[in-house]
Amino acid sequence: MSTAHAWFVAGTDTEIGKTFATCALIHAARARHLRAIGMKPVAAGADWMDGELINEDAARLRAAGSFDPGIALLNPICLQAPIAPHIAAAEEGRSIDTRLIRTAFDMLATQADCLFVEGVGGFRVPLGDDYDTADLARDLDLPVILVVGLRLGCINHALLTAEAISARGLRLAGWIGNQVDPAMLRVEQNIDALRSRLNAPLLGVLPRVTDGNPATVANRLTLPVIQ
Ligand SMILES: Nc1ncnc2c1ncn2[C@@H]1O[C@H](COP(=O)(O)OP(=O)(O)OP(=O)(O)O)[C@@H](O)[C@H]1O
Ligand SMILES: C[C@H](N)[C@H](N)CCCCCC(=O)O
Ligand SMILES: [Mg+2]
Repeated sequence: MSTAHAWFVAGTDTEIGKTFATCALIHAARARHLRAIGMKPVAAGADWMDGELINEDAARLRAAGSFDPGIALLNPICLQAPIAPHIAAAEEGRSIDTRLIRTAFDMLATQADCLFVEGVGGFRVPLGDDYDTADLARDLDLPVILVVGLRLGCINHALLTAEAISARGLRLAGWIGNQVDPAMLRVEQNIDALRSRLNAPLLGVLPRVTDGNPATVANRLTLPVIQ
């Protein structure tokens, strides 16, 4: 049974456009006639909708995908408070079950050509006492796509994250610059600084779009080389 080409989508911080960029990647893959979906293994921040606890990222990933795999597989761990997930889990009296994540991932991987797995927050977010999102990316053995929120300070965040990715023995497959701050000064020079220091291809730069629709900028992206 064929399994999907899968990547872990990490970000330089929370709220810097991981979901936006992941949706754009999904649309870019679909434009190449690939069956593409996203996964949000762990989400923090959700509301009850029609009897289901729905996280906004998971809903956006579901809407972007070639098909709906069902929210239970797309987002196996959904925590209600919009806070650090290990704190939200403790407050709910539960642990974050990594076996459930693995099972959901393995099932999704049989259903698509491309699977983009979005982290939560930055690259090293605790998921328990001695486990974090970097460990999850390593356990899933995925190459990493780094979304850099282009704002002052992003060079440091991006280079530190690249070091952490390498320290986990993971491959940085590419990076995306996302223009979260329209007032950022010297954007091109910052992108050049990252190009010369990140040992991975720039997959594209996503402009800030007024309607927030990632499909309109998917054509700015190239997909990482499938190895
Ligand atoms: N290039 C862009 N153009 C327009 N809106 C954007 C862009 N990038 C991000 N946004 C918006 O900024 C907000 C934060 O982006 P997003 O939800 O993708 O961040 P995130 O890194 O996935 O956050 P989290 O860590 O919570 O998962 C969202 O409302 C998103 O739609
Ligand atoms: C709620 C927020 N939007 C994210 N989903 C969770 C971000 C966790 C960040 C943890 C930390 O690094 O301090
Ligand atoms: Mg997100």
